[in-house]
Amino acid sequence: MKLLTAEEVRELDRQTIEQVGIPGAVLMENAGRQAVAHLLRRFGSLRPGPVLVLAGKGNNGGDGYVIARCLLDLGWRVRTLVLGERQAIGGDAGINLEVLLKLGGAVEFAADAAALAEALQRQEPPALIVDALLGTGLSSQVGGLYARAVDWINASGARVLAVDVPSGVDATTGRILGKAVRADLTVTFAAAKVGLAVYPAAERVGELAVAEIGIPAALSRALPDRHLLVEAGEAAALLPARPAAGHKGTFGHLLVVAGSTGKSGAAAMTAEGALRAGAGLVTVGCPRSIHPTLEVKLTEAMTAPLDEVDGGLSLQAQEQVRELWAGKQVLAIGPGLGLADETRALVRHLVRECPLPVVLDADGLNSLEGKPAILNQRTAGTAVLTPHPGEMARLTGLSIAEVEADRLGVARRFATAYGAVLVLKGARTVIALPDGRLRINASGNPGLATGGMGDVLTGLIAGLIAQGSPAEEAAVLGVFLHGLAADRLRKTLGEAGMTASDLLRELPAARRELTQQGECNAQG
Ligand SMILES: NC(=O)C1=CN([C@@H]2O[C@H](COP(=O)(O)OP(=O)(O)OC[C@H]3O[C@@H](n4cnc5c(N)ncnc54)[C@H](O)[C@@H]3O)[C@@H](O)[C@H]2O)[C@H](O)CC1
Ligand SMILES: [K+]
Repeated sequence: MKLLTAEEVRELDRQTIEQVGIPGAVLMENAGRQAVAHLLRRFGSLRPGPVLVLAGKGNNGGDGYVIARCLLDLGWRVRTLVLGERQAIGGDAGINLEVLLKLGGAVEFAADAAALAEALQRQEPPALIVDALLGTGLSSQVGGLYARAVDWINASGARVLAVDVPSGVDATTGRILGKAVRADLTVTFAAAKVGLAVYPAAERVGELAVAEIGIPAALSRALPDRHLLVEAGEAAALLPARPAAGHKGTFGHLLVVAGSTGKSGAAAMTAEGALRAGAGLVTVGCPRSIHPTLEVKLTEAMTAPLDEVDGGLSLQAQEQVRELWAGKQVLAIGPGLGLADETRALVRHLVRECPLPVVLDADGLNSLEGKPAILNQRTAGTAVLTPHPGEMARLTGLSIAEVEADRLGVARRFATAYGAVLVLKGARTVIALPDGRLRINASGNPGLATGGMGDVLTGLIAGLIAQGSPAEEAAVLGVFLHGLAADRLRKTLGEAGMTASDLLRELPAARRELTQQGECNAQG
């Protein structure tokens, strides 16, 4: 699903009104009527109300007046409370306010705290609140009257329909500007907003309905797909082909360089993740001291002992790795490698020199701490990095709080600066592409927050590249499949106690489900 920023939506609005000539009042009428259609679908059992429409002073409020009028026509009991003076409401919103008044709509105006408190206190407790306070015009911290209204809505116990955006949510970044409405249903217009797809806003949205309001499809299509929400449809389109005559060589051979004393499991789960992704062959290069252990842990994957110091790989291993990567399609490096200085120096050397696509994770990422520019020295093959917020903080020198406060911007800036695919893990994992486009993953759940899940993802992404998927597509598809497997497991195991080994076993079925989804989509 294409996602738009507040700015892109405003531009669509402007083009539609000024270039195409569809009046804004028509868009507002369509928006209000579409919102009512979803209101009746979702809250029809609350008929005839009472409904309270809380309207701000802009066009979000304008949608609210159209909603109030439509509900009146349908026999609902609806009152409207405007946060501002009547004469302050102009434009298309003003037109609809006057129409609502002419039709006898119950409208009150509260322009200061005392008037608002008195008006709210006097209200018959509404069964349903329509939040038409603020939409894509939000431009500062929510305070004053609006803050009181948001608090009152959230404490009311009523069901809440948010018009376009839950008030207080930044439609572009997903940040909450001070405070925000918690909605049961958000009816958003023209396109889903980027900010509604990411946290913390995503937990304020409730059910999200995207309503078409008359923006010409040609204008929407003309917008670049800078932001995409990856759901089953988008992911299924990325599945690599599985030719019937395929053999092990068809599905690629990848090299995993991972593991250290006490962390052989990371190497094993990465290798198994690649096999479960459908890779043909997997070879694991690991420190000599854990090689016998991995020989026991791994059956299908081949293993190769590498030179080490203190239980971690040594610089001497670089020649051995070079020999091993000959004839491979991709290198996955980092899981459980440990942080010995020599190991970190080795990783930096291999990342700089490896002519294959590289998937870099965990301790491998930490080897680039303060030195991400090594990625610019690579001469072939795309690098895919899969940091969690802590690893991203070390990679960028930002704090974890700074990373989490601007996940989209931090991921995009890194990907474009270093020409890499940057997978910033977390709730709604962000995949930033080297050209600056962002993909936001819709699958997954907190069951993934347990050791080893990252190793599986690294193997999964590398395994897809081994099968011929371009690195960008492998990252997007791998993240979605990883989350889909967790969503399937949630149904059988619940969220707590799901392990990476459970996920490994679930991956083939997740891929089959997605393949079937893709076949359905292809048949239309
Ligand atoms: N194509 C579409 O999607 C259409 C959307 N419509 C609706 O229009 C709003 C956007 O309307 P706009 O007038 O630009 O802004 P808002 O109504 O969201 O905000 C009103 C006004 O509030 C002021 N403001 C900003 N931040 C704050 C704050 N923190 N506290 C108080 N006041 C604030 C600022 O002056 C804003 O201008 C969109 O969301 C849709 O609901 C059209 O109806 C149809 C086409
Ligand atoms: K709103």
